[in-house]
Amino acid sequence: MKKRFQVFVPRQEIYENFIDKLDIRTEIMKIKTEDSLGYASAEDIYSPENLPGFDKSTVDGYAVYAEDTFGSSDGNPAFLKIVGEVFMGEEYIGEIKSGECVKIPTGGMLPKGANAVVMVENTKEFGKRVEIYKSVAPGENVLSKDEDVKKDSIMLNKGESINIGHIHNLMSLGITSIKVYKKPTICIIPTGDEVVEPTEQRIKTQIRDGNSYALMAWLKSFGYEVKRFRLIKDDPDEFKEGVKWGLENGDIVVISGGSSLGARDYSLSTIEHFGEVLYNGVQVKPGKPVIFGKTKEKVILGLPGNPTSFIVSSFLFLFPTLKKLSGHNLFKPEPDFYVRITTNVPTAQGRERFIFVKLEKGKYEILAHPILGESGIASPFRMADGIVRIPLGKEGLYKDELCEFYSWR
Ligand SMILES: Nc1nc2c(c(=O)[nH]1)N[C@H]1C(S)=C(S)[C@@H](COP(=O)(O)OP(=O)(O)OC[C@H]3O[C@@H](n4cnc5c(N)ncnc54)[C@H](O)[C@@H]3O)O[C@H]1N2
Ligand code: MOO
Repeated sequence: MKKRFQVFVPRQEIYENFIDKLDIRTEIMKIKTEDSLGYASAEDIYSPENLPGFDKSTVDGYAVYAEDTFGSSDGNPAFLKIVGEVFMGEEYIGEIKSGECVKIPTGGMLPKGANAVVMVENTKEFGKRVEIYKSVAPGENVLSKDEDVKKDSIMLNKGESINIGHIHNLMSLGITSIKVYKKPTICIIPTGDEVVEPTEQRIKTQIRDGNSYALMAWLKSFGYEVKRFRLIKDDPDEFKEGVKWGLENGDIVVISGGSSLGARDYSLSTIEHFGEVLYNGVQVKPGKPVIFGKTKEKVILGLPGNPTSFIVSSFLFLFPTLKKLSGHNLFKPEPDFYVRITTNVPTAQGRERFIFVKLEKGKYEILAHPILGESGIASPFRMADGIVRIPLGKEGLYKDELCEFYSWR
């Protein structure tokens, strides 16, 4: 077996000096705002107008001068003259004066002169007059004209991930198309002399390819386009053929397996053949032998073949790389919340450790039950809700300790 000198780097080093420094971005395209969920904006967008754009009643009732209602109660109602009615989508012609009011529906535009709305259930109508049983403060039950969005305020920053709130505001502002970065196309190359297609009969020493199919399904769930090369043998020419195809057909090439130090592990030499290897190995368990390479225009990742390592390194490194490539400012995985671990989990020092966990709702907090297992099995991924982190340099987790939880979903 060949021995190569390897420097294992902390995860942060990869984020700061590989992913964040990537100078490659997918192309910019203009799409319908309604289809933009999850994309990174390729432009800063400012509001061309105020929202809602007019002072708007938030209740059904009577638009009044608030001052006219002061001191009113069930036993001492205020009496106001009804001088008209506001209709939905229409502006009231005229201006109300002290002692007057106008009927108004929820969502109606406040008439000139009014500064509050009394809810209909706090009133009683007598022909052209109404008794007010409850006072309202100026501004009460009214949404001011720029309370939702102020004209010229920033709605969406370049590189910001578009959420449904953005879509709501932008559509309300009449901004129906938007420039975004295209989602990257991922080319996956499953490798291994012992790996066969799931449709095949296998002999004792063979395993079926779970990695590439699981990853494809996962990536597609985020709207990424994924292409899979055929299964290749541990053969340098086949590796070259696969990576060449990947570079021609996608934005990023992912090799499953062959990233370690075995004599038949060809990921490193193949990536070196086509481009530059920037990092080879991270201080992370599972997922130590990850190779980070790039050509002028494309990224190539060599991910370990062990199922758990493959999945965890996809989560920690592939997904962040995809986000960066497609213009997202925020790309690093962040913990969703803290959970309380339910057993001791010892770990060897020298590698940041991630443990699969199943969550349970405790009385006051979320409990995390570890699902332990070797990197060579996939079942923890099936059973888990996510992973918890044991920081680099920490010897493990003690039962009942709080730790960071990262969700898969
Ligand atoms: N001498 C050393 N040996 C190993 C080291 C090391 O540092 N020194 N690191 C170990 C670690 S950690 C890992 S993780 C593995 C990663 O190995 P490779 O990336 O080279 O992966 P393979 O050898 O190709 O496969 C490992 C394992 O995974 C199975 N596999 C491969 N492809 C698939 C697939 N598509 N679906 C399901 N399972 C797959 C394969 O059969 C192997 O059992 O290296 C350690 N060794
Ligand atoms: O890092 Mo390997 O991924 O421990 O099994």
